[in-house]
Parts: sequence; C-alpha cells; structure tokens
Amino acid sequence: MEQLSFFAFSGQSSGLPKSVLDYQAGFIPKCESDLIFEKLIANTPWQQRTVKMYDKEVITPRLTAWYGDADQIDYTSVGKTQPLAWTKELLALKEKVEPLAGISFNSVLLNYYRDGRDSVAWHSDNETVMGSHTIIASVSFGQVRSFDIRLKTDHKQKYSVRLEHGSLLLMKGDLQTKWDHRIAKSTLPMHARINLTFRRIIAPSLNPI
Ligand SMILES: O=C(O)CCC(=O)C(=O)O
Ligand SMILES: [Fe+2]
Repeated sequence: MEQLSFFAFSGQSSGLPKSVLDYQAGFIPKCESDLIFEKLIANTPWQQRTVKMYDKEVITPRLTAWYGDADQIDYTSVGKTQPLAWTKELLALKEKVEPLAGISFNSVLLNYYRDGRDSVAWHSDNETVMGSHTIIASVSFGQVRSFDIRLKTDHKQKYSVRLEHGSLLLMKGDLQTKWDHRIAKSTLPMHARINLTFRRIIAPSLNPI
C-alpha cells in the first residue's frame, strides 16, 4: 500500500512549495503533444533496466532511455553509461525548455510508464553528478499521473502535482537536497505516460579545448 498515491483524484495539493517546484500546464499544445507522445513510444529504444538495491538486482518498474551529448562528455566517470545521441525531436524540446530553466542541458532521461503498475519509488536525483541546487526540467506526455514530494526529515509534509499531457515541471532550489519525489503505482486503470527529465550532468569533457 505504501506505494499508492495519496492524491489519486484531487489535483494540485494546496500550498505547493513554489521555491522548489514550478508547474506549467499546456507548455506544449495538445496536437503537438499527441504527435510527440506517439513518436516517442514508437521510435525510442526502450529498455527495462536492473538496479542494485541492498545487494539484490531489482528490475526497474518502467522502461527508460538515456540521451545526451554523447561524444563530448565522459559519463562513465560519474558512474553512468554513455547516452544515445540526441534526436531532432529531443533537441527541439531541449531548446524549448532551456529559456524557462535558465540553464543549458546536456542530457535527458526518458521514462515510459506503461500502465498504473509502473512507477518510480521515493528518491532524489543525484546531486553529486549535477550540483546540489541544479534545475531539472520535466516534460510529461500521455496519462496524467501524480508527482508526490515529501520532506526527507518529516514525511508528514507531502504535496502532489498532477502532471498533465504537455506540461512542464521545473524542479529547483532544495528539491533534490531536502525533498524526495516519486510517481506512485495506481490501482486505477491507467494508460501509458512518458516523462522526460532534462539534466545538466557535471562530468569531465572528452574534447578539451
Ligand atoms: O516521471 C516523472 O515525472 C519523474 C521521473 C523522475 O523522478 C526521474 O526520472 O528521476
Ligand atoms: Fe527523479
């Protein structure tokens, strides 16, 4: 039960901390979002990865893909695999989110939640490879899912944002240091959803100038 969303229907929870989250519905118009969604599902080399947790190999409950400046950055130095090279669709989205984020991104992680059983457990994104107060730009397509956050030191402080088709969520400030976030599993019937998180990874350059 712990993984189930506590705000399945209720929309944005009140008092959402604006210092760590910035939500914009309709960032990409519906028609364009529909096209991008279909294309990403069909054309992405989706993989189901395993991660090591307490010495056990666990299958990630969603599909993922990882794109970025493949020939310029040594991601293996920060424990990551080299990403796939940017597609023109992903580059166009990157250029669209950058002015709002105010930084440039060098990679994007794609998550494909096939139905309500797919999820991402409570976590924060590794600050050592991105800097502690970095901005992550998160773009969502398809099924609306609840993005929950809770304070690391006080789990009763929880909020939820419904991430709509074509929306943009900026994660900023203390979000990765003081808060955890997740996409909970749902027992309600859920269609597919794709989420893209644009990131700026700090890793040594392969092409020093
Ligand atoms: O699917 C989402 O909205 C969030 C994904 C996420 O937190 C991550 O990939 O680190
Ligand atoms: Fe995350």
